[in-house]
Amino acid sequence: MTPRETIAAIDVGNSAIKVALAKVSELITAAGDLSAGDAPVRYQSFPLDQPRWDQQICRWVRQHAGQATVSWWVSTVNHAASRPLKDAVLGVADSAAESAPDRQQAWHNLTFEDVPLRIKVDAPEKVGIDRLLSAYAASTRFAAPLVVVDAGSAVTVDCVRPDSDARPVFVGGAILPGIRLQHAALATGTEGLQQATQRIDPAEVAAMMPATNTQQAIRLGVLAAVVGGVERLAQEYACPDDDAVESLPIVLCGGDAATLSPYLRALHQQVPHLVCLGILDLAIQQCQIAPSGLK
Ligand SMILES: Nc1ncnc2c1ncn2[C@@H]1O[C@H](COP(=O)(O)OP(=O)(O)O)[C@@H](O)[C@H]1O
Ligand SMILES: CC(C)(COP(=O)(O)O)[C@@H](O)C(=O)NCCC(=O)O
Ligand SMILES: [K+]
Repeated sequence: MTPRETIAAIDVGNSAIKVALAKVSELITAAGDLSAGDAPVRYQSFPLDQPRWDQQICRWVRQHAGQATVSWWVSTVNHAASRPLKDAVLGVADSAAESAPDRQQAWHNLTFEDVPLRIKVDAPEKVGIDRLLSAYAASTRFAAPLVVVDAGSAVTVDCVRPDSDARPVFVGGAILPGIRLQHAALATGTEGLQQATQRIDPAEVAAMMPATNTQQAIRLGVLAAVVGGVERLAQEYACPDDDAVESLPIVLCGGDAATLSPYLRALHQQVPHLVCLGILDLAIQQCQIAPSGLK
């Protein structure tokens, strides 16, 4: 990778593909804080239930990258989606004719070995790379111990602790079904429950403790399951033996972060695009180590 290139940081989840695009030269100059509003990064989310999302992504990247060489750095936990995207990017798929590349493209699937974070779990290669990258991005912005919550298709509640040298270590976490999956599970697993609208209105929640109809009861129950689970885990990770202990601070991201935030009583901060930020952090680090470009 060289400073003249553009980097496309790609987070392939189970509901959407999130894309962050930045010129490497501008990233190096702005390395201070990529979460800042004025950072030279464009973000776009492409839901996987939209038609031709692979073409849409190629077109969007081409529109904003111009003729620059694009390095695609990819975090994927959904290979059924990342494989056709790779084919479209590299011009392999027939259907990609419209977006076939007229400039150089490089595709790099990230693994746990690319993440400069100590990992202390049974099998690091089996942990979702999105969990490791968001933990890495959080640990470069906030002091460990901390909890990283990615509220997407699944909600992951991960813990980063300092080691004896105060360096951050990913020590594992918990996985629970996300809001949309919980709604779908209730609707498909019962006769009496239909899919409730997912939208949660804070005024409505305040008025329904307890809920007085089925739809509201589903919305309240699912919200409480996720918020309650996150808060309990953040407290248990701080100190499993003491109820009185404060929760660890939470860094919150994912498609449902804004929905959950108003109900979380634990100290938390929303940082959108955390997985993409982790990828861009890696890119900056690599350029700083090898400014002439090695990869
Ligand atoms: N248009 C949408 N399409 C899909 N999910 C959405 C949409 N709007 C909100 N959501 C919520 O966002 C969650 C998915 O978040 P996201 O971070 O994109 O997930 P993933 O990382 O699994 O792809 C869903 O569980 C759903 O509750
Ligand atoms: C837990 C996940 C499904 C979350 O995916 P997402 O909700 O972001 O689509 C993903 O990180 C994954 O497939 N993990 C592999 C198992 C593990 O992390 O232990
Ligand atoms: K997730």
